[in-house]
Order: sequence, then C-alpha cells, then structure tokens
Amino acid sequence: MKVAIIGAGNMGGAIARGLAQGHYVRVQDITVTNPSMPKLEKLKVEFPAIQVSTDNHEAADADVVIVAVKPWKVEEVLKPLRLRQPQVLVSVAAGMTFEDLAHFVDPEMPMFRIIPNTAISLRASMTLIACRNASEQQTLTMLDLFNEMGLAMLIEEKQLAAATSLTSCGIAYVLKYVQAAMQAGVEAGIRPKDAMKMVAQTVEGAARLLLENEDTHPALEIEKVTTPGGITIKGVNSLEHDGFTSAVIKAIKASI
Ligand SMILES: NC(=O)C1=CN([C@@H]2O[C@H](COP(=O)(O)OP(=O)(O)OC[C@H]3O[C@@H](n4cnc5c(N)ncnc54)[C@H](O)[C@@H]3O)[C@@H](O)[C@H]2O)C=CC1
Ligand SMILES: O=C(O)[C@@H]1CCC=N1
Repeated sequence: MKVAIIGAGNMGGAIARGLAQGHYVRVQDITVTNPSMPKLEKLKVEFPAIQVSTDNHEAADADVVIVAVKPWKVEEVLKPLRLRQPQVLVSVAAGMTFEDLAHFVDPEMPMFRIIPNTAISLRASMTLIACRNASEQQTLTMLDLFNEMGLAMLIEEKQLAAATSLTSCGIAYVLKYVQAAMQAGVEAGIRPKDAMKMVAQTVEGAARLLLENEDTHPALEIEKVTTPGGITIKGVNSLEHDGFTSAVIKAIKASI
C-alpha cells in the first residue's frame, strides 16, 4: 500500500512518523510532501527509507492520500491532484466536511475524515475516524493504522464536531488543568518541574483508571478518594462552588 502525506507539519509529520514505526505500511512506500525542505530533511534523517518531495503531483500517485494542510489550503492542494477511486482520500482538516471535500476530488471516491490530537507524536492519540463510500475492509484498515498511534474510534460524521472538541481541543483543556494545578503547587513551594511531573502522572493515573476498567465511571473513582469529612471533598466542593463543571461544559460547547 503506497501512502502519500501532503503537508509535513504537526499532524502530517506525526502521522508519517507513526506510520513509519507501524506494521501496516513499508517505510519506502510512504511519501511526505511540503513546500520547503527542512521538515522533510528531518524526517529523512529519522527514517532514511521514507520518500520526501516538494511535488504534490508526484506524491499523489498513491493508494492512500492523506491531506494534512491547514483547512483553508485544502482546496488549492486537492483540486489539481484530481484524486479518484480506487484511491482513498484521508483528510485531517478540522471542520471540512465530506460534502466540502467532494467538490475537490472524485465525489464517489472512498473518503475518511481523521481527527487525531497532538499526542499522536507519542503514538498516544485519541483519533476520531468518519468514513464515506468506504468498504468495510478499507474502514478496518484505517482503524488498524490509527490504533497503532493510540486509540482510534469510528464515529458518524455528524458527531465529529462535538467529539473533536472533547479530544483534539480537549487535550488543551486537560493541559490547562495541569498548568493551573502547577501554579497552585508552586505557590505552595513546590518546584515547577516537580509539580509538572506530579500533576501529569496524576492525570495519566486518572485516565488509566477509566480506560482499563470498562465498568467504572468518574463518579465512582471520585468517591474512592473522598473520605467523608476529609480534605478531598473540600476541594471538590470548592471546584463546584467556583463553577468548574459549568466552565468545562461551556468550553467544550464553545469549540463545537
Ligand atoms: N494541530 C492539531 O492539534 C490538529 C490539527 N488538525 C488539522 O490538521 C491540519 C494540519 O494542521 P497542523 O499539522 O497543525 O498544521 P501545520 O501548519 O503544522 O502543518 C501544515 C503543513 O502543511 C504544509 N503545506 C502548506 N501548503 C502546502 C502545500 N501546498 N503542499 C504541501 N504542504 C503544504 C506547511 O508547510 C506545513 O508544514 C489542519 O487542517 C488542522 O485542522 C486536526 C486535528 C488536530
Ligand atoms: O484548534 C483547531 O482549530 C485545531 C483543530 C482541532 C484541534 N486544533
């Protein structure tokens, strides 16, 4: 399977690295393009067998074409490539619908919309996948590819905007919590680097408690920490008095 990745930025570069370390595509079958060479040269140093090019046309002669440029560049990038079935189009562009994409390529071709988050650079992404005109086999392949870079979930396109807010924007909200907790720790005399490790490991632990037990729920895990009359419930209630739940809901809705 030959894969072209158009755009070697945060997303394109991370997907290229993830694919190159995965089991499904041979490194020499991956071509990455960008208008200038520095990001491509860096990739080439890391994966000498990877193909790089500044020519999108040359690269687009592939089975799967992943477009990873900013949304406002998608039209000018895709139109001249005249992609058509049996090629598969994969778009990472947030907010660009299948209907939008169908104006720039063969509208009947198999298409996927993929929304990773920045943890894809560590192969720890929550990646959302929606499909149109794709066979079951193509969809399973896409899930396999992105499950190697974290956790991938197939959803309907109409859920993509809300799910993007939870996951792709959501990583920023989680980091805002980490930053805020660090500020409190520093005020209490903890060194910033130590505070960062303490909070980051705590967030990872919280995530694993939920991900590694299908039968749990945040409320159950919170109950295990909150000793009656203890100190945690004081903090939890303080968060509620200050509108934490409401602030998070408003933030998620603002990004949809
Ligand atoms: N950054 C994020 O957390 C997420 C980004 N996305 C989407 O991913 C897409 C890319 O975003 P980033 O990687 O963050 O942007 P970026 O700016 O880091 O990367 C875009 C890359 O495309 C290159 N490029 C520009 N014109 C080109 C052309 N004509 N041909 C080939 N390459 C070209 C740029 O030089 C740059 O290296 C966007 O559409 C964004 O909506 C989706 C989910 C998360
Ligand atoms: O903020 C944005 O628009 C992009 C899309 C999802 C995450 N980052």
